[in-house]
Amino acid sequence: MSAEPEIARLNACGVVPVVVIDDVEVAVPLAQALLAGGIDVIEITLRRPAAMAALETIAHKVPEILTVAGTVVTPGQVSDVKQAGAQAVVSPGFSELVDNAMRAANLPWLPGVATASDCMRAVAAGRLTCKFFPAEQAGGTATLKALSGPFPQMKFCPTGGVSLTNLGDYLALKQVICVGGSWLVPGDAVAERNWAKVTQLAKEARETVAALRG
Ligand SMILES: O=C(O)C(=O)C[C@H](O)[C@H](O)COP(=O)(O)O
Repeated sequence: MSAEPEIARLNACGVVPVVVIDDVEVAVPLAQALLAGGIDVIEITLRRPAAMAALETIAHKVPEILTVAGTVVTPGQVSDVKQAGAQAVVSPGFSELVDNAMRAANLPWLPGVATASDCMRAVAAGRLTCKFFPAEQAGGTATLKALSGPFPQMKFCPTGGVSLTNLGDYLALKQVICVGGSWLVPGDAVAERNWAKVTQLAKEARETVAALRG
């Protein structure tokens, strides 16, 4: 396991909600709904214009939750998310440019990998804990097990097509530290401000993780 405390928190939680925020107004109640369900980490994707403000708001107003910036694909975004208060960064892929920017920013980073070549580049850069993306589409647990043959030192956070129905298959693998997914925060629940639903999904996921880990 990585020595970074932020990665240890992702591992302890077991599930990382991947969140798309269109309206900064939902940021605080959404983060609080996750906390109420026992999830104390949140990955805010930079897919929408409101993402940076949402990240900043959660980092300042809900300090109990670990703020992770997602969809970071350019070096320029790294300094922006650091300034906004991100405590860790996730990317869908690996790039040397982003790797260098992450070193300069001194933030924990989970680059995305899906192939043996991706893993070689990540390992060469000393990035041993990676997002496995897109997990299901890239072959799921069978691919992950095959990658762990040549890369036994790597740990993964599978994301993409993961949900309550298959998270157990991933978490059963010793190389998996946590899984990520958008199923925890459905777009319609956010649109309806249905925070009870988000809390219920978070609770279900955490109970499943706890039962799997015994
Ligand atoms: O935005 C990013 O940074 C991504 O890399 C993609 C997300 O992690 C996946 O889209 C989540 O996958 P689902 O849980 O299947 O929705």
